[in-house]
Amino acid sequence: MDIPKVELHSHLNGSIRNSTLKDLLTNLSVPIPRTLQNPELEESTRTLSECFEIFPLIHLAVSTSSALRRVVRETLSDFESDNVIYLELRTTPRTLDSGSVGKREYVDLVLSEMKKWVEDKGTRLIPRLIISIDRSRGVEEARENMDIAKELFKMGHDYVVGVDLGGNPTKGTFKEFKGLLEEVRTAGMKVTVHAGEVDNLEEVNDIVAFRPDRLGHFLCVDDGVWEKMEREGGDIPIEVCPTSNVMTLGLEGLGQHPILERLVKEGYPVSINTDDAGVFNTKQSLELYRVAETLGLNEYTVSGLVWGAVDLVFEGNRRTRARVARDVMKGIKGILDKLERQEQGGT
Ligand SMILES: CNc1ncnc2c1ncn2[C@@H]1O[C@H](COP(=O)(O)O)[C@@H](O)[C@H]1O
Repeated sequence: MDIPKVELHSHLNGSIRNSTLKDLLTNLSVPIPRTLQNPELEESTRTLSECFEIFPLIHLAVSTSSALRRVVRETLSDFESDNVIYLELRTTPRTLDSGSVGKREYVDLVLSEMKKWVEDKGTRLIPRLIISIDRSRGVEEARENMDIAKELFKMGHDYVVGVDLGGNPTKGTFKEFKGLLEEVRTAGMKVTVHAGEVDNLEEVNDIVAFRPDRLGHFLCVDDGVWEKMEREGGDIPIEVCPTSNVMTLGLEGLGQHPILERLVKEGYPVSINTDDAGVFNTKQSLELYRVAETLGLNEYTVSGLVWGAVDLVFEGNRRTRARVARDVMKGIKGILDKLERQEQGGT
């Protein structure tokens, strides 16, 4: 799908190129694990627990300012090459350079590298930042992250658009972080929450009751959850990450995805995303292609999916939103023109 696209669920460090990860680990003299050596294994083995074994390794590799800068630049370039024109990257602040770079500096570094990349490239890609909480790291760390987010947001930083609750879903509870998320929401920030990655209906119901602006994944849900959502305010947009979902749920293919077909057929507000483009060896156009192939969608319907996601961006600036909508619309018009020409040629 070469039309201009928006990407709304993408973890910065999870987007690291495999080649860069190997390179950084080699420089640190850290042995390269088997799953990173064989490209076939790279694609086939990423269960949820394996993912959460890979992230510490990525964090070890990306433990210096220069490595982080490199990952930011390469990630933006990769999305740009895939014709993504609006990208909400998310990341969890952490310390770098053996502790001499603090969490706030980590975020500043990401932001300044994004800005510099945009200025150097003169690109039409609009990158934005969502600041994450890693639920496995406790409330104190989460508070630090949310304080950074609020401070940047209050300063009017144009790149910082929202916050996220993510991390290993088998660790921690949503309830622990609810108060903090309430606070950032009151401060005016948008909130997205990973929900239902593992079977925990009680937690999914708590998250739905909180009514975040968007939900990530939303896989292990039952009819009661949908009914509750309907009763208590209606659809909450869902960030679907097809390949990631197939792998972490251990499905045989996307045809087994628990909610994808229903969401697309019902015209539910969804966005299709990569999650961790490096870890899952993917890109957005591939994700859209896989969705189209599985559900038998034509280019016209897939364009509709891309168009629908434009509505779900966290960007607060009206003009920027209009620019994204215009660029996506132009791309869709190109597809419609092409389909029309094909039809005319065929008659
Ligand atoms: C597979 N689905 C997922 N579910 C939940 N959290 C995930 C995730 N994929 C990534 N992360 C979160 O993002 C971090 C890596 O990027 P950053 O260091 O923040 O840039 C992981 O450590 C995890 O906390």
